[in-house]
Amino acid sequence: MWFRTYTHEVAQGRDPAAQRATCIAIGAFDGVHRGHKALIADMMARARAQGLQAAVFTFDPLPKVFFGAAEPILSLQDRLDGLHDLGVEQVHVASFDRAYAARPAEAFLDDLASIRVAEVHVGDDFRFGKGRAGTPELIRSRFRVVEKSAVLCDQGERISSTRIRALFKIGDLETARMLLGKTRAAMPAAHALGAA
Ligand SMILES: Cc1cc2nc3c(=O)[nH]c(=O)nc-3n(C[C@H](O)[C@H](O)[C@H](O)COP(=O)(O)O)c2cc1C
Ligand SMILES: Nc1ncnc2c1ncn2[C@@H]1O[C@H](COP(=O)(O)OP(=O)(O)OP(=O)(O)O)[C@@H](O)[C@H]1O
Repeated sequence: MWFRTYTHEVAQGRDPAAQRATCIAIGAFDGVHRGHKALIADMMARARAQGLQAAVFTFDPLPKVFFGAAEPILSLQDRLDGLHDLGVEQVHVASFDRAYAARPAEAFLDDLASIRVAEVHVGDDFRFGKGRAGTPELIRSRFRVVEKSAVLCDQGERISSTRIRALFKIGDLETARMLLGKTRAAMPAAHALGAA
């Protein structure tokens, strides 16, 4: 099995036969920022309207952290708590390592089929699979896809974890918190001691 599943706070063994048809949002979701919250709110509304389970598929460690390109904003536990605070019923977490990163995009689509995914929600920049070859178009070959266009801040810039990490680094906590939106982690752990 390439991923584990959290239902509320408990990591549970899954019975695939008992798995309900699912509406799922996919991504790293570091910080669970305002862009993530909007994507997940749309996903949850669609899940409710269709009587589907509302779930998230994410990665630990974060792919960018695994590749040495970023420091995490939140621990996995804070990410899980943030997602559950939004009402997400189930979170699937893939252990992101060298072997996982080498899996082709099609194998990831097989994973989604194994958890009875009916509808996928991603941002329009979402990429996945070996060499980041998979696109929302490829997902559409097998699942219904809702592509979210970028959520922007009041100044018109795309909200991103990368931007928030940079704001913490320069000590602009006020703007960082504004882009995060209401969040349980007032001061994300990795930056709690301020910029080095
Ligand atoms: C099966 C699989 C393989 C991946 N392989 C790579 C990879 O080779 N290189 C890479 O930079 N990212 C890889 N990723 C990570 C994605 O590029 C991306 O970070 C992940 O899908 C989360 O999306 P997000 O960063 O938009 O949140 C892979 C993801 C999956 C699901
Ligand atoms: N501002 C945004 N508006 C709409 N969708 C978004 C936004 N930011 C991220 N998403 C989507 O949310 C999911 C998780 O995104 P991801 O974790 O890569 O966020 P990110 O802020 O782009 O991160 P990073 O800056 O580290 O690349 C993906 O499907 C992504 O396309």
